[in-house]
Amino acid sequence: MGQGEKDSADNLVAPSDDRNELQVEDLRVKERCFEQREALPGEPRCAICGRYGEYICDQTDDDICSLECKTALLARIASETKIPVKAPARVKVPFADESFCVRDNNFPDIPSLHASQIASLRNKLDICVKGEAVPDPITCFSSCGLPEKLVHNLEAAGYTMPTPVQMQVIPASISNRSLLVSADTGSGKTASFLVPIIAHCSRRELQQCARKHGPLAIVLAPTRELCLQVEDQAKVLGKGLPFKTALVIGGDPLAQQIYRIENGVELIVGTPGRLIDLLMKHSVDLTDVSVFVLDEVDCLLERGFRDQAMQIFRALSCPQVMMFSATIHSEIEKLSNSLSNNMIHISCGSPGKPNKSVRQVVIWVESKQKKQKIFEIIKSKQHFKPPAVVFVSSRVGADLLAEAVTAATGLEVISIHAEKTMKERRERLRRFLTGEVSVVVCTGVLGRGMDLLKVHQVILFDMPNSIDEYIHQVGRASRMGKEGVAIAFVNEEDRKLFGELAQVLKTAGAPIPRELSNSKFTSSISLGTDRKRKLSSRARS
Ligand SMILES: Nc1ncnc2c1ncn2[C@@H]1O[C@H](COP(=O)(O)OP(=O)(O)OP(=O)(O)O)[C@@H](O)[C@H]1O
Repeated sequence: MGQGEKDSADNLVAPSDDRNELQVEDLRVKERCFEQREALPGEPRCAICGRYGEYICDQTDDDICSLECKTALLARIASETKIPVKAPARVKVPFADESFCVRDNNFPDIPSLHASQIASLRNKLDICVKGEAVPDPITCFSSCGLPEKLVHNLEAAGYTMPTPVQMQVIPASISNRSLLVSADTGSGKTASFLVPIIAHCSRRELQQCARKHGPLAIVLAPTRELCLQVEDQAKVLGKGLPFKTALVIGGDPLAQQIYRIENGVELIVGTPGRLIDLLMKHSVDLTDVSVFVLDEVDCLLERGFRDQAMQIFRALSCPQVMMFSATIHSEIEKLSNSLSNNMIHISCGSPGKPNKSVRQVVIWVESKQKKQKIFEIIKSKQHFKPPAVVFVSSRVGADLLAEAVTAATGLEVISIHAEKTMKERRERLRRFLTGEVSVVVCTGVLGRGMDLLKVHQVILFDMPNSIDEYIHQVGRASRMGKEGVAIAFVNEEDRKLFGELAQVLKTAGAPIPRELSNSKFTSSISLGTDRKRKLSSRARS
């Protein structure tokens, strides 16, 4: 549940022009816990009593139901002893037959790595960097002066050590450098920008700015679901720190989003359209925004989103810009260079290709046979590996297919797409993520960035419009190197992708259907040179 939906329990006043968006009974803050109703399934629960967590505690960002429980929560926190964070031991990096210590700012006596060791480390971890004076990678989260509480939150979230993209991005970001980062799907890019943002925001609080401040960072993402997820992760990692967030997405009441921002937040996570809308209707002080993140940058800088993203960028004064995606072309590279001088380019793993941990199974299926084929897969004990995500190309197609699969298999199957209300989208996603429903049929709204942890199978019922979207949709079947499978139905209608698809399958060593390899649309293109997707002239250093 995003924070933008709820109100601070301290002082609830809706801006007068948007007052009609709030129910009258919502305007009175519940003082006692018994005045609050029970939480319905899927609703936030009070951290103290478990009733409906209608508000957010300003100090802790926990869900709470009333002033009474807020007081109890703060009292509980005050009485808790500080959790000691283990001092990081000297980190030994196992290299074939060598190991060495890595510089740690907390332990300046530890010598920093020699340049050749850094190069060797990057080489081992498949990290490529391009740019001037690129900061060295870290190998543990406590190596670059992060707040203790943040390190503790990372440990509590099970992040025992940084992933390669985090190793390189976190120190570069902490040095205030602008970054263009391409890394495999499911490799931990989100935390790589959230960790430095949270550290940065906590530092401001330490400097004790007396004046009421505006946000310090903005993260843009192309879909509402992705924004929800990023904001949720920000809350988990920033828990207990002076770090508040606002979720600015369409489909939620604008008045509450404005109210939340006016009361002071450090981070805004939003979709470009709604954020522009909010900025046009309401004056928000953006002077303090010093970090601007474009998650899924290639999508955000495509026509459609580009003008809005650039409009927001121009409203900021020279922020540090951080851009991320698993698919970055030379065109995006060029465009990104215009957003900042002295940019660092970072590439980790094999971006621009489907995740290696996902087995790609491309099947030639004529359009009329597709439904029958998916029924067979879902009915098959051998081939169906729930929970599964089915991607289709249209909203109406999503609804119809969900109904048809339910009728044919008896399984409850739900659909998610942009025509549903935000309430429905949230509720359906929750039901899928909690395992209540094992199959979701969706359009591209879940195709990029979504961390569908338990999902190891995706079915591309309709091929997407581009090979990049194919890479992202296939990527939903694996997180952090876990094995998954992506089944894609292909036929003549997808001919514009044949060349690139055949190349991608060939590179992965996946079988190529005979109809695809024999097609005239395949041979002319796939026999050409390798796709130029990685950062051009990448240099290992
Ligand atoms: N250091 C870490 N240790 C353990 N788990 C991690 C770590 N960093 C991230 N994760 C987990 O890995 C999963 C994938 O992370 P994330 O969603 O950030 O990937 P991503 O690179 O943004 O992928 P995509 O390109 O698909 O959006 C998440 O479940 C996240 O919680």
